[in-house]
Amino acid sequence: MPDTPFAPVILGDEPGSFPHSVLAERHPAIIRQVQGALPYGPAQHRALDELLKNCTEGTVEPLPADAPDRDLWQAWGLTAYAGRSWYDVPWLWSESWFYRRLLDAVGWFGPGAWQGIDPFRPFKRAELDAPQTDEELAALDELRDLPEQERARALLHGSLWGNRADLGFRLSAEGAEARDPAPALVDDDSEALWSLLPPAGRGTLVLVADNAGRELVPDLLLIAHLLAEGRAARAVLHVKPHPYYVSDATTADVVDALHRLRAACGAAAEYGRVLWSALADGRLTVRAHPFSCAPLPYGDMPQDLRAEFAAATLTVFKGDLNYRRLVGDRMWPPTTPFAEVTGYFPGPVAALRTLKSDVVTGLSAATEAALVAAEAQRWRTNGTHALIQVSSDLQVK
Ligand SMILES: O=P(O)(O)OC[C@H]1O[C@](O)(CO)[C@@H](O)[C@@H]1O
Repeated sequence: MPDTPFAPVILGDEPGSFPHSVLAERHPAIIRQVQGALPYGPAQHRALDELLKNCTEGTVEPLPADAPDRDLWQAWGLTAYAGRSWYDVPWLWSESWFYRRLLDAVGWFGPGAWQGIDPFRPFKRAELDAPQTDEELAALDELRDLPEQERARALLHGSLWGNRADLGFRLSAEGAEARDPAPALVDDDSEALWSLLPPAGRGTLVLVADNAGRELVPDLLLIAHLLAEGRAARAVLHVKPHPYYVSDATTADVVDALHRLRAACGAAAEYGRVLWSALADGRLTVRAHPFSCAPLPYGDMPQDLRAEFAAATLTVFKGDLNYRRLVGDRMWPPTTPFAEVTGYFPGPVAALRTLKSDVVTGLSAATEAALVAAEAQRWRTNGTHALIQVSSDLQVK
């Protein structure tokens, strides 16, 4: 990437900045919410209280020798960052470390009765069971008679805007959802995306999922449509191997979402059947690669994952966190070309993301200027703008 400008890695060390507020305010709020959501015992409460103190005032501590993922974390930067303030290491790293430590505190890694109990499950379930989910599923019936292209477009936008508000936002920013959404796409490469997934295509779609619940459901609907209409012969859904960033989807969340679809009526149930049978015959597979929860950009991905992405017709990254990891969690000038920062990626790649952090690339100078004129820098983080970006040789702009 010879022409790519230098862009500093984002840290959380600047009071008043968005990353600082996540470390100093959002993480403590998440701990308190988790403490109230499950009937934890005294040891778990103590461990969570200690984590609250450590993550706001303390330093990164080494993992015990018997931690199951100690070697991974050492390789992912723990050796270098142990002993440093959470605010002075890359923000992406600090956030990941927070969720790793939170799982420890509630007994996720076991042994013991709480092993494998997702501390965020009550929030994810509440969202999946909410009446809004029923409304969204019922609305699918209205798509039935539309031409395929229009249905495909509607489902793509459902998946895109499903990322608008994740549970981490809602747990710590009451009222954020009430803000008027400005449903403006700041970049739209959807034509390029569709050219990679033509009708009667024989390709493999990889979708790297983000949140469970009301984001995962539309992601699954999009996959069902692409398989049923022959725009993809196979699909692979990457989820997280353990609970992460409050709402990120795990295999258990995929199972919950599929049950929700199967229990629905009308078109939603039909999509559910398509997915169920695609899983049964291997056209759809679910993957939970350890790197999906790594505190690193995808530029550092391991060889096996690189080979998997290289073999795909298109890899779609959903959501803000995946975007940060795809382009690198850096303060890029917003006009830095998306294709340039994803030049390392081994195949065609797309991002479907609502903007919820400072990182952004691929904007035109005019779009950036219009956003700044209307909102100063708030458009970067308030979750009311979205983008569809694609990098491939076939790109049509
Ligand atoms: O669910 P998403 O779209 O990945 O968004 C999660 C987002 O939450 C934050 O980490 C802040 O906690 C964002 O900056 C982050 O990228």
